[in-house]
Amino acid sequence: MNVYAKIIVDVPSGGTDHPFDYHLPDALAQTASIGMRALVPFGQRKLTGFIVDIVSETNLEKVKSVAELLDITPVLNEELLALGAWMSKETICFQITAFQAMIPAAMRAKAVKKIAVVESERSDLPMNIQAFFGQAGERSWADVPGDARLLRDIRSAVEQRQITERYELKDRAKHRTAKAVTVPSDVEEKPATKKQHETFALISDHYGKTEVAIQTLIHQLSLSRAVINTLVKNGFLQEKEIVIDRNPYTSAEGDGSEEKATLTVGQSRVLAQLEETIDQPQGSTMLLHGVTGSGKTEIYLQAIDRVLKQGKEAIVLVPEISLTPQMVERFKRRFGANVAVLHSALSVGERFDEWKKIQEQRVQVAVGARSAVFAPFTNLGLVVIDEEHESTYKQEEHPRYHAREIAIWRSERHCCPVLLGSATPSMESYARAAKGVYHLLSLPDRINQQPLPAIETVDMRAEMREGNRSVFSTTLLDKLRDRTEKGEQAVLFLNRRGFSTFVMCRNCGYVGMCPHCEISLTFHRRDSQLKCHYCGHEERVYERCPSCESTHIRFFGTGTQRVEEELQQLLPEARIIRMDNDTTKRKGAHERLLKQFGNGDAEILLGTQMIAKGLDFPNITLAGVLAADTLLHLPDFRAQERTFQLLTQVSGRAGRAEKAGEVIIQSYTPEHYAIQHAQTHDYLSFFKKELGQRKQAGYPPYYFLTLITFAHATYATAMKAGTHAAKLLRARLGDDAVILGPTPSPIARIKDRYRCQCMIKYRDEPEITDVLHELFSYYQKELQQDQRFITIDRDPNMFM
Ligand SMILES: Nc1ncnc2c1ncn2[C@@H]1O[C@H](COP(=O)(O)OP(=O)(O)OP(=O)(O)O)[C@@H](O)[C@H]1O
Ligand SMILES: [Zn+2]
Ligand SMILES: [Zn+2]
Repeated sequence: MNVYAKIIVDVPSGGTDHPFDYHLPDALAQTASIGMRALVPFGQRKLTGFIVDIVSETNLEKVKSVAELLDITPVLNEELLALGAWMSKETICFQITAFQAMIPAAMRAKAVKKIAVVESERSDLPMNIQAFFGQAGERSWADVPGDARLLRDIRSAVEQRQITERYELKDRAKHRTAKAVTVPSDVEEKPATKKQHETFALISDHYGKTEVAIQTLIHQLSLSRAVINTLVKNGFLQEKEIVIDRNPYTSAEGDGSEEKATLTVGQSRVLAQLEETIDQPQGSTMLLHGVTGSGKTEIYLQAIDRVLKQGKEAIVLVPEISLTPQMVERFKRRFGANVAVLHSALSVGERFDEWKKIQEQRVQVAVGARSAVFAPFTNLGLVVIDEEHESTYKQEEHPRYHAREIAIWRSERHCCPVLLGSATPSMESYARAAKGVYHLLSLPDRINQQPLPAIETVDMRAEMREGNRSVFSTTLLDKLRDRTEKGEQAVLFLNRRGFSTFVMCRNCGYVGMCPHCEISLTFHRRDSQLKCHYCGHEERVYERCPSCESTHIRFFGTGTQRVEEELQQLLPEARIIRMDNDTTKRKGAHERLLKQFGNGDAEILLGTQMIAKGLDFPNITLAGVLAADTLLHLPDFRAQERTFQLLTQVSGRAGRAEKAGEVIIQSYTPEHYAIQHAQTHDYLSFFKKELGQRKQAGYPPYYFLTLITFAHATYATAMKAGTHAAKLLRARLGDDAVILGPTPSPIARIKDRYRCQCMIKYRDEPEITDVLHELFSYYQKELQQDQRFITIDRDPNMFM
């Protein structure tokens, strides 16, 4: 009988976005499964593809054969395949792009797949597998001959964990090995001394014939290194090197022994509602609106505990920058080794190790950034999204998915709840909760009735009139001095975007611009270069103005570095830690700086967005925002919302323990409602006011938005496509839909390509997904070789 695989091939283009039929040779047919990757001939090349179906017939007369299977067990289960298809449809991307986004990067990188014998199982392996390995402990997957029986046996050995898979990458240095021991299978006599005998008995009782790291024995069983060495010398134990999971969060230890906290009345009430939902076999979404420091995390932990007791699994999403060891520790202390951590700061090999723990069901909890929403659990009981308002939950490249939407899709499939948590929910989520689409839960008070910090705004215009040209108001400086003297701590927030530095000629107004992109160049003090943030273009700093040749060239804006210098001059005795992209570039630097601050090595933590969230340090009694306006006036309809969120989050860092907190917000427009409502901790009033604005201007949550951008080397071609698209959309969509544009994009040129955009605003357009797909594939065909010609972004976060 013939067997065919339907395969989505890795060619992201319109003409190939459907399954192709391939013949499965006998040798492969027996092990091939839906959800595995295969290597297939395609044109003159061999490409990777995902098997989406296996059938016994094909309509084609001539089919090519699958060359190789790339996986031993499926990498995508049926749920994830279905999710990929849905994502492709909803976010307007190719299926292959959706599938690739769901698997660990190691599988996409140029990595060598290895399979290794689990030594304690070696003698139980079928003879053919033993013969293949010979004396070796590990061999390349590519060396396995195409023998049906062998392939099938290897697959079942992998499923029974007699064989493990791993990816060997170029970053070999990062592979951590450790000395381990096993009990050999041929031990007959007993060790000579009582001490040795006891040690030997303990090891074989606890670990049987499985290998165990010597460090683990020393720490967990309190054994002595000397006795282990003697046992090795006398042949009672065998010593070897093993590769251990290379997780940098190993410093984030926790053995799962921490007791639950006794909940406050408010927390108990919320947890009870949550548990009721968890116990119901039904998809649902809940929004937990809890002020900063109200103990949301403890609720997540206890809800997860409930889920685990039911034998189910949980995913916790946190924004990447809050995913610190401090955060991970909270989970490990409660759930110990039952937690996998997925974070983009891990090396690809490390991420694969963590992913594998989930896939092999060795853990029940996954904590991670955005893409952890694809964790291949099969019995999900809860998905938590912390800081749900964060814009990083939306991926800004294909596939342009929002983790919240993916979580909701999965919750329906698994009949379990999604819990969104935030002190400042997004307008969209709160509006849905207000309408009853989501279930609203709230925690209006801080733990132990701690008051929220008092917030004072300082009008920087007045400061200016009084002759203060510094970026620090007198009030803020006084308070900083006071904290430094008292040995208390302060965080100072500076918006990265508003403060990027550019060069300007004070004589003629010339501003250094990138010759390829329509944006100003940023000044980098360290190497005296001007750099473009979009394309990487670099120039040496000018000494004379390129336009008028005057020497009055000045650097404008204020980088964190300059603020640090100024502050150090004003407060020479203060110890300052600066956290921005520059100081946190190196791996582990972010954690190290936070740790130093936590240890009290500095009084002032000065930083960008990365300090605004999640910090829970008891000694912080002051939070300062240097210029609240820099975010407020960005050309983005969410600017007010983002400002309110940010001010609230920054304020939330102060006064979380016994000592009361204080906040200073410096602004040139302190009368703005986003600043006013943040000052009074009044989320609801902000929400209502902002909702009115959105309604009037026709923005979410009243209208849906879709942004279509065209980019081309000539302006006319980009505009022509935009005009055509707008015409097509006007013809196909209903009268309610508003189509704006085409207009040049706010950044009109990137990497020498002109950009223009059309914006669609709509409320109810059942046809729109189909129309967008039509447009997408039309322009794909037009410009096959240039994929970036058209980008379609549904519910966009960025409008540049
Ligand atoms: N029931 C409780 N009893 C005592 N302490 C608690 C309790 N629940 C939480 N805490 C402590 O209160 C502090 C604040 O809690 P948590 O960090 O969970 O707040 P949060 O709502 O997540 O805040 P944010 O949104 O600002 O991050 C933490 O130090 C936490 O350990
Ligand atoms: Zn550029
Ligand atoms: Zn000039």
